[in-house]
Amino acid sequence: MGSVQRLTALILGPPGGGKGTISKKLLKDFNFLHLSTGDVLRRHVRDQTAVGKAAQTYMIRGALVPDNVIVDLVVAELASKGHVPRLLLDGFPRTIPQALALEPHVSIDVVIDLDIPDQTIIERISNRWIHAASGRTYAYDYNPPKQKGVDDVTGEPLVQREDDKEETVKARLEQYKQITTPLVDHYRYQGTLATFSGTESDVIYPYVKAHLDAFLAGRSQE
Ligand SMILES: Nc1nc2c(ncn2[C@@H]2O[C@H](COP(=O)(O)OP(=O)(O)O)[C@@H](O)[C@H]2O)c(=O)[nH]1
Ligand SMILES: Nc1ncnc2c1ncn2[C@@H]1O[C@H](COP(=O)(O)OP(=O)(O)O)[C@@H](O)[C@H]1O
Repeated sequence: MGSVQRLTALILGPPGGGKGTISKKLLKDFNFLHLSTGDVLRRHVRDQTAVGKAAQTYMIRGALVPDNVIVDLVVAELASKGHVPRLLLDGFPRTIPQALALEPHVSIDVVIDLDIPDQTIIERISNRWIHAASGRTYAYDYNPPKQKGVDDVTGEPLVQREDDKEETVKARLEQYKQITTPLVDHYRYQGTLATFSGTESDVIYPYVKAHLDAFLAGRSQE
């Protein structure tokens, strides 16, 4: 069996833009290890670790957790995973300092940028229900749970995220535009950015898949 072609991808997008939804499809097609900083942070908050206690004061306001905290967390997570030929970074880096701090550890091959209209974001977030322990997300108009109100796998109750309240979503959207948009420009200049615009994940996904397939095919010619 030939060795797996290495691929590190980063998925960026506004809150509720479909990062988790598209990541879930990418995991199946490309056998990625999925590292979602939102999920890792929510685990720390649930376990009330020192990092969780520090992070929750920012998360509840829709503010970003300080760069140094999140960088240490990701570097530790990556160290604990050892060699990862297929890595999908979801929601990190999301600031320029984070991207610069990551560079010595991981070089990103492809940046997937989801360009989703604000109105779509607001509608989706109000419909988002999650199974907190696993991070699985549901929406009654898009991917409803098999049984109303409970997680498909565990049967545990679904909840809405504390930071999915409308006023907090607006703060997160503002944060995204002010702080992550410069990072999108940084990757555009680097030539690794691929932007996908739209309002439906199922329409966007085939283009994301085709882009990654083309990248891998191009690399195998090298
Ligand atoms: N109606 C609709 N909902 C979607 C679509 N894609 C994702 N969602 C839902 O919108 C919410 C946000 O998606 P999610 O993947 O969690 O976004 P993230 O915050 O960027 O990870 C979730 O409840 C998803 O189930 C879509 O194409 N249409
Ligand atoms: N890379 C990061 N840098 C700083 N804070 C982060 C980062 N990733 C996640 N967070 C914190 O966790 C919260 C939830 O993140 P996430 O689940 O990715 O939600 P969203 O996609 O809606 O921004 C963010 O609002 C922020 O407070």
